Amino acid sequence: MMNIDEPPAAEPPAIEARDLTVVRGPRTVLRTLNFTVPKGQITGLLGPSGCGKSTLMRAAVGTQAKVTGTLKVLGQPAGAPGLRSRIGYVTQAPSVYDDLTVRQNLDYFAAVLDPGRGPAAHRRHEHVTRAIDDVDLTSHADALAGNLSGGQRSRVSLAVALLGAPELLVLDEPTVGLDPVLRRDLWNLFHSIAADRGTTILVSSHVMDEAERCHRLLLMREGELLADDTPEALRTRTATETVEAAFLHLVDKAIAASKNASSSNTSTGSPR
Ligand SMILES: Nc1ncnc2c1ncn2[C@@H]1O[C@H](COP(=O)(O)OP(=O)(O)OP(=O)(O)O)[C@@H](O)[C@H]1O
Repeated sequence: MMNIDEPPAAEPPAIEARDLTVVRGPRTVLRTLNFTVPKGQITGLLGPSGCGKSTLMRAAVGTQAKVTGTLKVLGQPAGAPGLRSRIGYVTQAPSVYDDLTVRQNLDYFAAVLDPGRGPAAHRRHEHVTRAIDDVDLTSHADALAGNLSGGQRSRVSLAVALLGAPELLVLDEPTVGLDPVLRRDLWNLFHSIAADRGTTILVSSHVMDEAERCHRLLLMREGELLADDTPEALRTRTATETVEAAFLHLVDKAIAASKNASSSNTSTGSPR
């Protein structure tokens, strides 16, 4: 179990959701969520596969349709054009060009973000070199992306997201499929990015032991929020030893509450 000192959260939140609801196809996949994501901290979005983590992230970065309620990101409505350069988003599918090297991939995206010759080219070179170093791929900078392992390709995507020095990083299951050493190294990187650059990180996972590495947690199940708290407060509140046990406790409580609600509806059912 890990205890992480929580930095002060006096500033307005990086993300603020009020009654956030999202409909996808015939289903309501997020139901009236209310939560905040504090600035400069790592907030973990955890819950089982299909509970709505990616949908919530897509809503935050402005790529999700049929979003209702209020969703403010860095003080603006989610999806506002002014937010584009302030958010880095890494999806589950690494978005890199296989026929380019790691450095060429980064050069390409850097040129889109910061076009021009002279000083811009110099700046780009520095940013690209730093981003490759951040994700520990310097020794593979000249390797074709198509020849990299899955974990290395994910790290190229992360490097792309780091290029513009975003204020908010949204990472959709960045450690899935990685070995324990790489997972630990990535989490150390997330912590140094948050601590040294003041970047806010919203990171999803369905691996509960990763919850212990976050400053705050949003625990989700079936499109609803079970908890919005620190790992320590969650463990204390549920009298459990781990976040996984706390999560299971909250799931059981939610199931019991919905059973009670449906049995009292049946017993007080409206007359026919
Ligand atoms: N294009 C779509 N049309 C209709 N429903 C969708 C679509 N994409 C996802 N869903 C549904 O929305 C719900 C939430 O999906 P989402 O991808 O947000 O979950 P998740 O928690 O990120 O899952 P995972 O951990 O497996 O990535 C799921 O029930 C899924 O079936």
